[in-house]
Amino acid sequence: MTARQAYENWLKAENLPDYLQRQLKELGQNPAWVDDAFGTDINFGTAGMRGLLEPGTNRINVVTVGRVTEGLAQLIEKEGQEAKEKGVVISFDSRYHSEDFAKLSAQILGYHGIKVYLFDGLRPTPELSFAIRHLGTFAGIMVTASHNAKQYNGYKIYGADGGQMPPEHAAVVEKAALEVKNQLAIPVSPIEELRAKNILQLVGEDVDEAYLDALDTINVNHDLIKDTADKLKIVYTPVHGTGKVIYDRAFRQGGFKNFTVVPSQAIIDPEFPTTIKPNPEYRQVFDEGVKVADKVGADIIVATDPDADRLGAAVRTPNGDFQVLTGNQIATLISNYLLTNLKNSGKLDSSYEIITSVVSSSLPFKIAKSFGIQTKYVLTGFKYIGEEIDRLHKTGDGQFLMGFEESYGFLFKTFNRDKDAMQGALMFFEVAAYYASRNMSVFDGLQEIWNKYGASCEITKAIEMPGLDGQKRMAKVMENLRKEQLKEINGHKVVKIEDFELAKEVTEAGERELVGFPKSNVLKYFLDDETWVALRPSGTEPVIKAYVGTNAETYAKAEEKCKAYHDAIAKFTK
Ligand SMILES: O=P(O)(O)OC[C@H]1O[C@H](O)[C@H](O)[C@@H](O)[C@@H]1O
Repeated sequence: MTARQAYENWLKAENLPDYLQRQLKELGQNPAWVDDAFGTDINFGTAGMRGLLEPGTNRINVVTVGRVTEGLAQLIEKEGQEAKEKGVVISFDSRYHSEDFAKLSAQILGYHGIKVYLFDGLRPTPELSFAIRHLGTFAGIMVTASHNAKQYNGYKIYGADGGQMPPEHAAVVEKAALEVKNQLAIPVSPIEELRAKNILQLVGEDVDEAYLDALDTINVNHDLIKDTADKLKIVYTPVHGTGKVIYDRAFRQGGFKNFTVVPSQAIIDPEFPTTIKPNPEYRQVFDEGVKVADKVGADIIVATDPDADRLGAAVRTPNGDFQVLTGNQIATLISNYLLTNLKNSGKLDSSYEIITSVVSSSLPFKIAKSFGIQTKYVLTGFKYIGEEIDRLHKTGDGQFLMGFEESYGFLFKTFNRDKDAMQGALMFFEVAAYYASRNMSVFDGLQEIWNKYGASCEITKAIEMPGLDGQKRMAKVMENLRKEQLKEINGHKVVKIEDFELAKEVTEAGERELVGFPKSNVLKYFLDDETWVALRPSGTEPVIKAYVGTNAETYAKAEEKCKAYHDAIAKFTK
């Protein structure tokens, strides 16, 4: 079927909501839009299905959400009665139509007689991950586009272990979704009927309490917190999203009572009106927080993205302004603290493992090594960290210490299996308390680590390439790089190339198979000055990401080098 034919079918569909019909007619005036929105089927990427909130098979709307849920329902039916009784727990964030999609999913599953636990209001992604094992469900659904701009929405599916579905399972759901007949008229049951039959059950406070109990196990040195937590003045922003539901009780019970919430960003709002993108990766997200921090005299600001899985932080520098930390720097501070604390309390054990992605900083790895701890590398996507946690649990091969990604994802305890900004915030506060107990700021702490291990600088650049054309451009960039087999970057010799798509590792000694990773379109270069460079198309946004990580004696030198490398690779992504 051509894009135009698919578009015409949608126009004829009788049960599309009015707003979608209106948008269809308006946007359909533009043939390029029709090609883009109907030229392909939206698929599962790094973190589920994510796309623009518009009509179209390549977009997020009642049809694409409906068919994936129907695909999931059919799979659960095939699993049998036990799976149907275990059912599915569903949560949603503060975005436009998130609640509608959550209810639609509940109605589709309910039609099949599958038990559904639906949150009574918006809840964080990590709480959904927690709820799966807490309620013993077969799967979980989170309606969110996480940190993307307000025009987006998305849909994540979780397995019974609480982790995001790994690609092989997601592919089965996707296939089932695409095979759904009559995607424009998927049967649903009315909510009231499902509730009356007790197929649909609302959950909320009961799960919150259990999740809060679990969060209460995050902090490791309670004496330290008792002695110094009062010295910490914290500013927190939920960036108009789900963090608002849980932060107050989570922080207080952890012993961190001296916090102020950013009022303008504590309003739940799908417009995310105080931000350009509600992503704590961007400094702009902290602008409101800085104003509040200056007013109350706080030294740290933490921000969670709309579904509260990402944690960002800004810390006061000696000259009085705020520096927004990178995800890598937050992980560096926390890993150093956790390992130091384990050592000081005589609990350090070589079976601990840190799990991170191949595009994250190598400094936590260096620190861990100095404590005799292993680091395991996985591909981008917290689901792979979840998978490794599951492996550790099943094999007993090691103990999980922490998981992190440069993209502001952190996890310390495995009661949930996706990154958790509340876990991250509680741990970050404890790190701040640790430095406060030594009369240091978090900023000082970072300098101390750099003085000991060498400074490292990592910069990720996201080069926008929207639309179907953008996807082709990204593919071309990667293809050209593969052809080039770069021997040198920024005047430095490439000593190794890891190609995760072709599963090979190339060095002067020749080619070897790259084992232990699923295939993925990522290229990573290792240079003779300990720099690494990686390129990959994002799986959540229409961008190609270029990552550089450098080391030097001082941060200024590492940063200078990092920028020079970015300049050198810019020509490949033009
Ligand atoms: O680089 P991307 O494919 O856009 O993914 C960036 C990040 O997106 C989401 O937040 C995922 O949950 C993360 O695991 C991932 O690291």
